[in-house]
Amino acid sequence: MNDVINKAPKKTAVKKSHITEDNLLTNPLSTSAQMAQPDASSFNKQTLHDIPQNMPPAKLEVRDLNFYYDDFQALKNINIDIPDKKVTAFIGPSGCGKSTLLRTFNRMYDLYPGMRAEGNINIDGANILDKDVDVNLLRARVGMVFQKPTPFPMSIYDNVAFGVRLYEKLSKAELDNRVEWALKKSALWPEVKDKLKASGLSLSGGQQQRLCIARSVATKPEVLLLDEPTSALDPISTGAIEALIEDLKNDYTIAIVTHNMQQAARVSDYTVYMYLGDMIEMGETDQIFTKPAQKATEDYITGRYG
Ligand SMILES: Nc1ncnc2c1ncn2[C@@H]1O[C@H](COP(=O)(O)OP(=O)(O)OP(=O)(O)O)[C@@H](O)[C@H]1O
Repeated sequence: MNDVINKAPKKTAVKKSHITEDNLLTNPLSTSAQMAQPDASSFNKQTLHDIPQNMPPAKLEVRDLNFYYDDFQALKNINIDIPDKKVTAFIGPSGCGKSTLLRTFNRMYDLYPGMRAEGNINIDGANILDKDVDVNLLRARVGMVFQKPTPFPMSIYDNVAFGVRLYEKLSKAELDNRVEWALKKSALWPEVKDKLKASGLSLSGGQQQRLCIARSVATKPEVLLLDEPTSALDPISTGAIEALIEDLKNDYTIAIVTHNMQQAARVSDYTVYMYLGDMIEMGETDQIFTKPAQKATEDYITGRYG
């Protein structure tokens, strides 16, 4: 195991210093306190002007974003900034639009008829929703890792080389180097360096997920989208991925959807709370989990509904 994994899968290893067991509002065990979900219209939603002050520069700027599955509007006028080289977590009850929002960032929805996004998502100032954007190139710049590990049925090496071969013409030696680099970046190299020709499917679930992260980082994306990346994993693998996220944010802008609020508190710098397609509140993770501005956010993270 290398340093990244050894950095400790333990909860305390990556937890924010001023979120403690005492002041963290989250109490996922308090199901007895559950109550009916509130009507979204009663929330005092943040406006564009309420985007937290003193934010680092934005990598993605989401402006007046609406998203539709045929006639159903799943995202309603979303305005947020996703800070560069930070981790931003998206939380909220099932069906609130977290995954939908994440998938707009690399236009994953383009694969399906009947889905459409309106508004602007600017990456480095250019709107990725423009018709003439090369979507394949966009997906190389904005990599995505899904909930269930999805290695391709090919060798570990070929899994990592797959995207690189699509977008770049590298020599054999250069490609070897890139594969090694990506596997090291994903904290998987020590475990697989002697079996690069083995099938990606022969790895454990946690290793497969790190392989998928290696596949994403191999094309050197600028943004990494993680859609519930640990929900299918055991606690040790989850800890390894969380430590990895902490390490990766030095180089990448990371957006993560998670159902696990302790995980959001541990790994993210900023948290976005969503409800019924609306962005209710965004703030520094410490603030959202200890002193949210919205009652609705507090009710959610204390387990009163969800
Ligand atoms: N392919 C689809 N066709 C039609 N409606 C969809 C589709 N995918 C999602 N939706 C709807 O869009 C809304 C947002 O779904 P989304 O999956 O983004 O929510 P989520 O917050 O990620 O939920 P979960 O936490 O359960 O994954 C929901 O009402 C959902 O039913």
